[in-house]
Amino acid sequence: MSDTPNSLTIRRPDDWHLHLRDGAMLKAVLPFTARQFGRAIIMPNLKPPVTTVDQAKRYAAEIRDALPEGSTFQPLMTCYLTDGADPDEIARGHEEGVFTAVKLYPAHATTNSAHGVTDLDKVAGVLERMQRIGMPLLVHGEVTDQDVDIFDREAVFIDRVLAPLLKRYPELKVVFEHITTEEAADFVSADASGRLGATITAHHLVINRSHIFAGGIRPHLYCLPIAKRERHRLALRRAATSGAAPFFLGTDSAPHPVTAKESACGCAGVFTAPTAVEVYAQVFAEEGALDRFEAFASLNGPRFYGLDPNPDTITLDRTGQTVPDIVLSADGDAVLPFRSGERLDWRLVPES
Ligand SMILES: NC(=O)N[C@@H](CC(=O)O)C(=O)O
Ligand SMILES: [Zn+2]
Ligand SMILES: [Zn+2]
Repeated sequence: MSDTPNSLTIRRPDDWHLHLRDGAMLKAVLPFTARQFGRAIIMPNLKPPVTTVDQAKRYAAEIRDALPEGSTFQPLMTCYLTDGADPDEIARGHEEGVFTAVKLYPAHATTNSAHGVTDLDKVAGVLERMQRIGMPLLVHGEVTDQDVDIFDREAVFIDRVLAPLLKRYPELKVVFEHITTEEAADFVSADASGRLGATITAHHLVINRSHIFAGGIRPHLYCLPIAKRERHRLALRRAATSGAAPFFLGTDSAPHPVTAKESACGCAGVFTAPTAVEVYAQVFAEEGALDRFEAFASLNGPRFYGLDPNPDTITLDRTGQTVPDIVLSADGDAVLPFRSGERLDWRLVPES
């Protein structure tokens, strides 16, 4: 691709779906995100989950304390929705500017979701209130029925849960998180109302399900929703690189200790934070769509959330880089970055 530029400057991007964890892990992983992104939607699936305004304030303070000197990175906090959630507490958190959004995990759908919602009827009061005050609902979009094949859980979620939810709450703002299927991309594209958005991870633009089993089982590529067939990866690439308003960047970077990933029952999550923006840039370059990278990474998300884009910019160049090896936390946990040890075409130019 001879017309690919050697350098690209865009508004500073945001990460609209991020797991930072807490304690020593937070301290080890946060600098990677703060280097690239102006803001991030911080997922609340800690142990115990973030369900109250006070917990979110404490967690936000812990994140700010862990930031590198001089960083202006802003965490945008979310509330973990449970069956017993109190509409007043959630609305108060939103009014006070503590909660940007509410996160819906169907119970047992993914990592740390045991306290998630068992029946949407139980949270009807919360959803009505959120609809009224314009507070977004972020959904992990997979059904949990064990009789539904793991590769079908997202598509079935659209029919059984998401479409009825959008009908029942016609004004509710919803983000379909980390979409992995052509069905999800088509469903989001077909909604003309502007109140339905979707995040797309870097890794789902790069891997399909065969990569998880290339030459043996590769636990570091296991995440939920699990990567699907190649036709789905191609549909996600078309959606992301279209620059269309409902699609925006959300890494779902989800660090787990290597010991928890490389196990008889390895847990779900891919740690993409170290080179997320560079992996996305490479996808856009490969698709000849670098002119639409800024819309996906830096403009569509803020527009959906009713926020201004970041005022500053980042520059990437094509000197390339090798993805860092193991990242160690202060308490000795090792985390393996996505594509660790491999070459990437792009590099985020460090700030002077
Ligand atoms: N994506 C994942 O595979 N894991 C996430 C949870 C989630 O986003 O579903 C995690 O917290 O580890
Ligand atoms: Zn999820
Ligand atoms: Zn996630």
